[in-house]
Amino acid sequence: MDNLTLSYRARVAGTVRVPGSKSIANRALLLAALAEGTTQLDNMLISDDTARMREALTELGVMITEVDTVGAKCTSVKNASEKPQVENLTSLQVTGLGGLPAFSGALSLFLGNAGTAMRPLAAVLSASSGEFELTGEPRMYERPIGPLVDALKSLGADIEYQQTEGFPPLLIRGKELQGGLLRVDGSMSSQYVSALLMLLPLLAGDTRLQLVGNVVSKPYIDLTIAMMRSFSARVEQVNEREFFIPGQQQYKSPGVYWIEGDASSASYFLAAGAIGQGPVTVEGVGSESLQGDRAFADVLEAMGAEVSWGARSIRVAAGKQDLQGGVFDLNHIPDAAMTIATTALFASGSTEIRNIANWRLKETDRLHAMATELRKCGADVVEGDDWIRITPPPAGANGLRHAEIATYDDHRMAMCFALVSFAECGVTILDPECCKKTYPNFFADFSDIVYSN
Ligand SMILES: O=C(O)C1=C[C@@H](OP(=O)(O)O)[C@@H](O)[C@H](O)C1
Ligand SMILES: C=C(OP(=O)(O)O)C(=O)O
Repeated sequence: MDNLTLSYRARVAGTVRVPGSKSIANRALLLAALAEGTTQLDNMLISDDTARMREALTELGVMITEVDTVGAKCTSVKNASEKPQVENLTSLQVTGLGGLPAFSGALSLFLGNAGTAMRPLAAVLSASSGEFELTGEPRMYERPIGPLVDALKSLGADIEYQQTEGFPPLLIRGKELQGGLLRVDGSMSSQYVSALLMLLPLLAGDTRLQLVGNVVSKPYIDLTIAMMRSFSARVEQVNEREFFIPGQQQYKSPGVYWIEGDASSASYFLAAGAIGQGPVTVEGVGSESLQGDRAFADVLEAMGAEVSWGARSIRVAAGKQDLQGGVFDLNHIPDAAMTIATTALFASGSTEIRNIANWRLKETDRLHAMATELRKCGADVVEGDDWIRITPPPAGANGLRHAEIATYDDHRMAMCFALVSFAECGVTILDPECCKKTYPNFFADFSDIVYSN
C-alpha cells in the first residue's frame, strides 16, 4: 500500500492489547540463545526487527521453533492472579547454546535497520569463534557504531569497518576476550552499553565497565540489567557510571519468559485517549513494566490528561481542561517522545521537547523529519540541535490542514502522525507499511480502537 488516508475521528474509546516489546523481544532472543537450557518466549513480537535477530541466531546454529501455546501460562508475570488473557499468542522455543556461538568458517548476517540486533550481535560475535560480516539496510550504514567498536577493540577484538570508519558494515574476526577495565561512550546510544553488558558475563575474566559522556536513554540500560538477571547473570551497579561484571558466568534459561507489551507502541493509543476524549486502555504495559517508555503516560498527565495505572495496563482519558503544552526533557523516552510531538498539535500553547539530539541517529534524522512534516500540517515549528518546539496554528487543531506525511522509512513517523486524524482535516500517511519494523498491524489496530466508541 503506497498511502493510507485516515479521515476525521472525533472521539475514541476502547481497549487495545499492544504486541510484544521489540526491545525486550530482541534481548530475550539473544539471552535465550546464549543460555543453558531451553526457553519459551511467550508473547513474541513478530516484526522486521525481531525477524532479523531471529534469522541471525538461526544462522549461528541456534534452534528456534514456534510452539503451540494454546493454554499457555504467563508464568513469568509476578502476580498469577493478574495473568493476562491473551489470544493469538505467539511463542518461540529457543534451545540455548550454553555460551557464546562457536562457528567454524565465515558467515554474513543481514540485520536490516535493527539497532537492537546490530549492536548486541557485534559485541557477542567479537568474542565468539568464527568470521562474521554484519550488514544491513543503507540507513544502518549511517548509524554510528564507533563507540562500541572502540570499547571492544580496547579488549582486543578484531573488527574492521568495511566501508566508512565508525559505521557498519563490519567484519568481525571472533576471538577469545578477557575482560578488564572497559570504558564506553554512551552519549550517542545506550545500545552500546547494553550490548557490552550482555556480553561481559561470558568473558573469561571480570570486567569493570565505566560509562563516559552524557549517557542517553538510560532506562534501556536498566532494562538490560533486569533481563540479564532474569537469565541468572550477576551484574553489580557500583554507581551511576560503573558496573562490575564477574566473568566466567553462564546465562541460565528461566524456563518461560513473558515478553511485555511494547510501551513505545502503547504511546500512540494513550495519546489517542488524551486527544480523542477516551478512555483508552492499553493492556500489556503498566506500572510493573520494565520499559522506560511507560513514563510517556506521565508526560500526558503533565499535559492535563487523566491517567490511571494497573500493574499491566494504563488507561488515559481527556482531563477536565484542554491539553496544555510545556517544556519537557524527554531524553529518557526517546521513542515515545515522538508521540508527544504530534500530540502537541492538540495542546494549547507551545510544546518544547528537549535533550533529544540522538533523534538524528535513528531510523532517519527524526528532528528534521518531524519538523518538516509538522509544518506541512500547519504547525509553527522551530528545530534546534537537540530540541524541537511545536506551536499549533492560532485556531488550534481546527486550523490544521490535510497533508501527505512522508515517513522516511521510519515506523514511528508513520505511527505518530496517525494522531492527526483527530483533526477535521484528517491525514494521509505515505508508505504506512514501514510500521512493520516494530508493529506490522498498527493501522488495523488503530482503526479498530478509533471505531470502538
Ligand atoms: O536498547 C534498546 O532497546 C533501545 C534503545 C534506544 O536507543 P538509543 O539508546 O540509541 O537511544 C531506543 O531508541 C531504541 O528504539 C531501543
Ligand atoms: C530507534 C529505534 O530503533 P533501533 O532499535 O533500530 O535503534 C526505534 O525503534 O525507534
